[in-house]
Amino acid sequence: MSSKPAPQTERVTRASARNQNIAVTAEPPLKTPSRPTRATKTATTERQVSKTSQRTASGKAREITPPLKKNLDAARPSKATKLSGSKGAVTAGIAPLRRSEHDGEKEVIKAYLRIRPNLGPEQQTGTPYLNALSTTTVEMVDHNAAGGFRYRATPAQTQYTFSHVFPADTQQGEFFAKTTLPLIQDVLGGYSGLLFAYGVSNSGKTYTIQGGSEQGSAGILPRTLDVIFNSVKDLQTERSIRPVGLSTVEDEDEDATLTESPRHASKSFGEDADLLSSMLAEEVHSADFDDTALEVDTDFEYSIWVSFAEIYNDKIFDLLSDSELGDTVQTKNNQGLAAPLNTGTRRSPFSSSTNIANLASFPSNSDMGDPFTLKRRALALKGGSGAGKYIAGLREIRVRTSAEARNVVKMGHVNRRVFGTLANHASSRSHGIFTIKVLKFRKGSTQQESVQLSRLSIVDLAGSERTKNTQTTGERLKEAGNINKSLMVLGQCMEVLRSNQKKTVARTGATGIRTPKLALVPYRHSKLTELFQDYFEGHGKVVMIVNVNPYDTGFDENSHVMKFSALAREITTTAKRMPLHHTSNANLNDAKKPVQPRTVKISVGGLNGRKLHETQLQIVEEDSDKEEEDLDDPLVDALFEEIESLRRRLFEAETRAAVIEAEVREEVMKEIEVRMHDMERRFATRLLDEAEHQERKTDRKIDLLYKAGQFGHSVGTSEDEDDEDDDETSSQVTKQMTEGDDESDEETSPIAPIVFKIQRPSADHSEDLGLFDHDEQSAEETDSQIDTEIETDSEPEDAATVNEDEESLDDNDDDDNWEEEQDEQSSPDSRRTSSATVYDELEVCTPRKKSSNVWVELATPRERTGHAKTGVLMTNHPEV
Ligand SMILES: Nc1ncnc2c1ncn2[C@@H]1O[C@H](COP(=O)(O)OP(=O)(O)OP(=O)(O)O)[C@@H](O)[C@H]1O
Repeated sequence: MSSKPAPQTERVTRASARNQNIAVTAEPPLKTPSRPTRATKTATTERQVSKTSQRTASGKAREITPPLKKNLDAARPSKATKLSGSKGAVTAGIAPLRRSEHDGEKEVIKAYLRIRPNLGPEQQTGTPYLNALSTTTVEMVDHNAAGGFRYRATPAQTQYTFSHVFPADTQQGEFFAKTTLPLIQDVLGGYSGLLFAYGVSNSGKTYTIQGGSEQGSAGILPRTLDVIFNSVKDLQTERSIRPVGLSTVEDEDEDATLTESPRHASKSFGEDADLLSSMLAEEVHSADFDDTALEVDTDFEYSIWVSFAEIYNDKIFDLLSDSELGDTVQTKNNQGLAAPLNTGTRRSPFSSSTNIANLASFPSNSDMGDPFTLKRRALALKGGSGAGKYIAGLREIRVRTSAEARNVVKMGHVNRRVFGTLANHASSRSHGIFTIKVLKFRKGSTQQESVQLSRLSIVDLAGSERTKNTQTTGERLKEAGNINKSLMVLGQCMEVLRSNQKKTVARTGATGIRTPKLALVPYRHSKLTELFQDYFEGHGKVVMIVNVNPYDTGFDENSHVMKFSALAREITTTAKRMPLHHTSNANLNDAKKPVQPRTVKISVGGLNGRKLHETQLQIVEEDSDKEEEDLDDPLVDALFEEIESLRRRLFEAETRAAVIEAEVREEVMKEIEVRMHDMERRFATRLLDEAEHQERKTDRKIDLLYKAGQFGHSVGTSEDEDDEDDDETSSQVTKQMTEGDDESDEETSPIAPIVFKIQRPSADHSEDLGLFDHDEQSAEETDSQIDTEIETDSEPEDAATVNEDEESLDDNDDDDNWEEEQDEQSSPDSRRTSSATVYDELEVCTPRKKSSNVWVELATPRERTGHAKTGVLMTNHPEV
């Protein structure tokens, strides 16, 4: 809620007016209600829109608000608003940025999600696991999670919020206008920017950055070049000053080792233009040119420089450089060993624009078996700790038209593909970094201080994948490890940055003066982060594009991507213009270490009846030059190398361990799942058995009791009483039970229990009772009759377990005690030594509820002295 609505409105008006120049209308800010209304209760979307509008109002971000279609149409200037062609006659575009509007302002990293469509040829079936809930929120649902019992790091259903979510049917132009146009405007205004596409393989990163081959499918990069040249078209300078490093310029004639001069660059294109265009045969449709033009400061002249690098296996390579081809004709020396005749190098036919094109005209050496050597030198990063780092020796080419710039892009791509093939990796296993530098010279001024240098890096990151899903052996493991390492380090850097920023905010809020102790951001752990350090440290704006294919690739992999983007959105960057210095160059150090060459065979042609041309090459990827600050001290060099190698080994070990852990976890989980199901089944069976067992046992006891009642003597009887008395007692019991049944509603009926006393006579009288057999064995059999019979019914393999369980289940079952006591008491010894009469008493109670069952309580003499009575549920026995 704003306490100062008036200024805000004013700023919005200004921003809107500025945007109207390119007819991109910014929505007016939502009115801030004084107290929560129904509007504030609506979904995140609306709050996001509100925030967006406010950010637009403050000038921090010129996000184009929906409806996108309308804005896209509006963003394309009509013919009438195009550049007129005369200097200073720029009529269309966003007003130039002013220092006061941007300098030092903090802004969160923008994270845009782009959902890939389900494509025809590789049509995936099944439900997508990603649903857009609003223009800023998506939900990920793992449809395979239901019913499964497996370990997962991410909940099966999670929501993620982005700066904007682009659905699958988003067109390239629309996407570009929303995500990249503001960044280009900043670059032309003197600020630097970084845009990178992040996502798993096949999610559409390259399509987003480069585009496809169909009409209108040009991606961000070619469109960016179009827009820049549309904007500075007639304001290009003829000055021969070129950029060096991050923030310096120099006269072109000072030293030509660091960058190529414009003449050189354009010459190389001129020579091979035909070959190049035939090789890069893809036609650029006119519809693919983006004719958007932004307004630029006409007090300045501009020059545009481009470079293209790739980071592969944590080494940086120039995709536009000349590679060195060593003479390779070799002969056998007198020891029979191959020795080079000529170790010199000559200009490579594989260099720059001609490298691939000349391959077919190069002499075939496949018969000789001696490969050419193609040296590809990795480049080093240089620069001070504060100002960020740059790639030393990277070829920067001045381009004057969009078409020329597009050709450079294509050349870089071809090189990337070819080197990818030579290095036996797919081009998507490397990070492609295209950088556009804009030099601005104040008109009429000769002072270097009047020059501004800004840059925009557009990065197509390698696909982030779990090592588990790749071939994890040898070089592949290393490659996958390096890809994931650099992305992991990027995540770590963001994590530390976020926590540092939180600390700073918290501490400043608390005391206002003390500087908190901040953690070291591990930029140096990978080349990728080292290179982009300055963007994150406040020298530029960062836009992150998250690509996702909701049909294939794993749920977990994409969860990582989503979490990463959530992290990015919590980090703020600061837009600042870099101070500019004029400098003279330091020569590159040529220190190299020997590298094992790799031999490959390249086949060219063979189509349409043409002869297949084969050439053998030895690829030498030389190590990078040492960093400037380390050159003087070989010990430092050695230590850094050691650290690097240890770090790599550690990472490899960690990756392996992670893979193994993941596999073990999965195996264990599967095993547990199987066991759980098995246990569940066994327990269910056992419970059933137990119930049956108890039922049978009860029946047996009742039978026994019944027999005891029939053949023994009831209360008050003695062995002298006649059968008539027995019958009478039995009929009494029956009668009382029946009465009890009838009076079932009277739960508290004070009916005295009927007590049976089963007289267990001494050995002398046992015969008379007929309860015990004559011999000792028979007596034992009688006592254990129940258990014996029951156990006979048990399943043999489960008998032990069942008995164990029986013990636990019957812990409080005094029946067993009762039986044991019976055993003891009826054992031959006890019967022989004891002449006393032993009684077991039976109390038969009337039922408490109306039921066909009778509750029979058994009480042994011991129980009568205080033990709980044992109950037996007895179904109405016809004879009781
Ligand atoms: N928005 C889209 N519209 C149409 N086709 C698309 C879109 N996004 C991606 N594709 C297609 O999907 C396929 C995979 O896309 P792409 O090569 O850009 O993925 P990637 O993320 O760059 O993969 P990798 O990391 O392996 O290079 C390509 O054929 C591409 O043309």
